[in-house]
Order: sequence, then structure tokens, then C-alpha cells
Amino acid sequence: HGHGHDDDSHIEKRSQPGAPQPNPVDLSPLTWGDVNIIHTTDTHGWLSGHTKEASYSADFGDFSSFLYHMRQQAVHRRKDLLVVDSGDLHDGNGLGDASPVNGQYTRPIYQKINYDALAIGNHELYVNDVAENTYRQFAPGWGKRYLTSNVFIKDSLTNKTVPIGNLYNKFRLKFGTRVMSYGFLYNFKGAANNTVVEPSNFTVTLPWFQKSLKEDVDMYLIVGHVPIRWAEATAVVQAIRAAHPSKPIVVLGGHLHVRDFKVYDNRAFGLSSGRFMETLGWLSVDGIRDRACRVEANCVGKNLTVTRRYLDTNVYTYKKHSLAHPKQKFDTWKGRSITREIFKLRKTLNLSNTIGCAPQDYYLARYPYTDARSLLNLVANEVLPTAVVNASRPYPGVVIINSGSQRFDLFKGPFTLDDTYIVSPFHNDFVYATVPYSIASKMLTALNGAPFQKRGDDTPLPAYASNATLTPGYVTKDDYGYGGDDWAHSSIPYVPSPNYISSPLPTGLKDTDLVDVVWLSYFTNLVHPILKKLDPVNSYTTGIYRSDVDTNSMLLKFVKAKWTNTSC
Ligand SMILES: O=c1ccn([C@@H]2O[C@H](COP(=O)(O)O)[C@@H](O)[C@H]2O)c(=O)[nH]1
Ligand SMILES: [Zn+2]
Ligand SMILES: [Zn+2]
Repeated sequence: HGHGHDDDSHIEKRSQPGAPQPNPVDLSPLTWGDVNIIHTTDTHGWLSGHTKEASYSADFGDFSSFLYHMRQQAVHRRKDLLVVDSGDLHDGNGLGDASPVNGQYTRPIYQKINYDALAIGNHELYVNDVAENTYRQFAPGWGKRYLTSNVFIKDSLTNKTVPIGNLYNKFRLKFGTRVMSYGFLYNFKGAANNTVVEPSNFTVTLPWFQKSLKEDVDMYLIVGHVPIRWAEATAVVQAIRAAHPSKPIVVLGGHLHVRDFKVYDNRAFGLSSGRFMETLGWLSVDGIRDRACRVEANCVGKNLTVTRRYLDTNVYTYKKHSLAHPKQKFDTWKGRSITREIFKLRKTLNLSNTIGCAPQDYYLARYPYTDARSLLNLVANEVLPTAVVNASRPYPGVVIINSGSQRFDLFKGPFTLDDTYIVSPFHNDFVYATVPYSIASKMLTALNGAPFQKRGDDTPLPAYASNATLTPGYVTKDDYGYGGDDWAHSSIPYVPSPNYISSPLPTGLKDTDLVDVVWLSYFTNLVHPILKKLDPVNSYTTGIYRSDVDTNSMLLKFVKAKWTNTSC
């Protein structure tokens, strides 16, 4: 990603020579339609922007300034503009995760962005307290704009099960477009026990949903923490289509962390806008308030004019697309104050404190996990043996983790407290059972054959350009083909890895020798049936392997032990 190594002062440094800057390129102007949408998803607390990658270095203050200018443009052009977020605000960055209560500092900053519609993500629902805080402290601030059509919480005061946000919201945009909006979460099975996720194909049969389809509107907006190609999304599109043969439908999805665009039919489209504040999605739709379509039957099969664009989140991009004149001042007062607030919070949380020096880059998915440049290789062969395997136990140990617990690349140079959350944000405990070696040695293979924890579709994104003059980045192929990426990039390879990886198996043991098999509490439900299958006769007791380390702190522990040189 052409990263340089910046620190928190990137805000001031941005304008100084030597600060990481994307290479200026010619970006083609955005196409505007009757209705235009700016979309974020899976931001996971990355409000500071990427301090080590110039391409994605804009922070939420810059985003706020960008939105101000885009809204000005919309008014000037007499076009409607919507700003939408598809959830997953927690887990993945120190700003959200290093605070005493997860999200306590990030929630108020999200609240400063004038989103028109938001959906809830699965990362708002793993932990009871996070779900409760989302319900009590986040949803109310948005009024009807926080949409949870199929996600409910048991209110701890009333004991009633209620939607966390609003089931739907009908509203009118500045230039008259009438919108019916819903918020859907995919069929998430791991939600905290104070919450309920309803399958979307059931929700759409309910009386409230069917009744909402009778309202007179110009378009449907499905904000979803749902991959746009999954059945959970198509079920909602089909339910609307069944009642409205030609009404425009837009799905703004997420969860898979990819850039994608799907054409459901001539008048229904889906957009997905990446992850970690690397991407702003842009969608323009023209032809929405076509008078001829008042009788819907007239417009079945009639094309809407739709464009999509995936913007890299840097200030150069923001200025280029939002300013009416290149010399116009970009930073707004509000944007600056958000930037300052983020800067202060990062200081308070010590996020830029260097814990040690990474000797090289380690990539999450660029190389096979057996490669020395693979992060999963580092974790399996160095982090787990150093920071998790407990030498004082009477038995040797083998530690298995889900590769999905590791979330981002680790770059050469200063390794900060922030990086512990960026790379490995979860606080999953290590649990164990002492079993014969013959069983321990089969666990990893068995887990990798077990039902999948997530992702579903790991097909690598195709690469089409390899050009030394371009910076590496996203090269996206979607239902409109190539060309959606705002910046032309050379593509970064994507190599799938196994779902589970482990520290090296202890060597020189007999089948009957005892071994501690260690795994994460996160996937205990998969381990128990495997143990039972491998050894139907005996049952093994499980317990916490060590109470002093979890998936987040293991990295801190490893770096403190092995990457001690702090002058980098
Ligand atoms: O406690 C946890 C929670 C989640 N994971 C991993 O994260 C993904 C889901 O992340 P998205 O951002 O929603 O894609 C899940 O499949 C796990 O791989 C975890 O490891 N521990
Ligand atoms: Zn996510
Ligand atoms: Zn998700």
C-alpha cells in the first residue's frame, strides 16, 4: 500500500513535505444522478484513518469536511444526496477498542457525521454490554435513522424484546425523493444472549413489513450489514419486487469487507464499500422520479441509469471530488474539531506508543500462510509459541486459533499499542483439554474440515493490471466489470488461507503421550463435537489455559519479548 511511517501528528504533517501523500493522479469527476449515495461500511473504529498508508490517510474530520462540500454541491446541482453506513463500528482499531468501555469514545464521533441511514453490524452484537450500549447510547441519537428491521434486544429494564433501532423509516429528501428504508443484518448466529436476530426471509413476511410496502414512495433503500450477493439480501429485494414490479431498489451492503456492485434487475442494485475506512462508496441513480413510472407496470424492464465508484479515502480524493474550485478551503470548522478530538483521544489512549520494532512487513492475505511474509505464519510459529504456550505446564501444548481472529497487515517499523488492536482486536480466551497425542495431532485438520465460521466466499478478486507506475491497491471487478475504482491501482495479490492455524505440534511423542490442546473460547462449540468424534469413549474436561493472555494481549506480550529494539 505504499505506506510510510507516520504518527499522530499526520494531521499537521499532511501539508508538510515528506508526509505520506498519495501520488496525485487524474481522477475523473463523479457522475451525479437524481439520487446519489455516499456509503461507508465495516469501519471498525478506524476514525483516525490509516496512519501508515497514504492511500487511506484521511480521518473522520476530513470525512466530515468532505460531506459538507458534497452536500453543498448537491444543493447547487439540485440533486438529492444520502449518506449511509452499514455497521460494524467496533473491533479493529485502538480508538474504539482501547478505551475502558469498548466504543465509548468512537460512538460520539460517529454521531457527529450526519448519516441519513445506518444499519447494525454483527460487531455491535458479540458482547452483551456492547449491544446494550448500542441500544441505549447510540441508537437513540439517530432517531428513526438507525434501522434494525430484524435485530432485537431484551430491554434489561422492562424485560421486553424490542427492536434496537427502528424497523423502517419513510422520509423525504430535499429535492422531493420519497424513500422507504430498512436495515437488515445477515443471519448472524453468534449474537449475545440479550439479542435476537430474525432471518430476513421471515421478517419480510411479517404484517409490519407488508404494510410498509403499501406506502407511496419513489425508491426503496435497504441498508444492510449483509453481503449483497447473499440470500439474506436477495430475499428482501424479492419481497419488495413481488409488491412493486418496477420501483427502484438500492441495497447498501457490507460484512465481507470487499468492494462490490451487483445488478439484481434493471431497477435494483447493490453496492458494498470495503472496510476499515479505506473506501467510500459512491452510487448515483438517475430516472428515479420518472413520471411515466407512476403506473409501475409501464416501467418493468426499463433501465435506470446507475453509476458506482469506490473512492480511496485520502484528502486528495476528497478535495478533488468535493470542492467546486481547487483553491477553495477544504477543512471546515467542524471537520477540524473532529480531527483535533481524534488526535487528543489517541494521545490519552497512548495509541502511538511504540512497544517494539517490527523487522519486516507481515501480510494477512497477500502470501500463502507458509510464506515468511505471512502474518499468519508469524502468529502460528512465533507469537503462539512465545506468548501463549505455557512452559510451566506438565504437558507440551499446541495452540489453535481461527485465522479470522487476525484482521490486518503488520508493517515494518514501530509497532504501537494501536497495532495490537488493528492486527488482533478480539479478547478471546484460550481454553484447553489434555488429550493423547494421537488426538491432538488430528485436531487442526478436523477443524479445517468443520463448518465454516464465516466469509463464505473466499474466491480471490481477479487481478487485471500489473503496472510498476501505479500504487498497489484495490482492483475491483463487479457486475459492471472493471473501472469502479476511482484510483487506478496495480492489484495486490490475495491468497486464501486455512480457517484455523496452529502452533507447531510437539515432536517426538508417542500416540499415548499427553498434550494440552489449546483453542479459543470463540469456537469451543466446534471443538467439543470434534473431540467426541475423535474419542467417543473418553470425555475430556476443559478449562481456561491461561488467564493472563487473550488474542489481543498475546501480541503485546510477543512484541515485548521479541521485538525489544524500540529505535526504529
Ligand atoms: O470474538 C470474535 C469475533 C469475531 N471474530 C472474527 O471476525 C469475523 C467477523 O468479522 P466481520 O468484520 O463481521 O467480517 C468472524 O467470522 C471471526 O473470524 C473472532 O475471531 N472473534
Ligand atoms: Zn466487518
Ligand atoms: Zn460483519
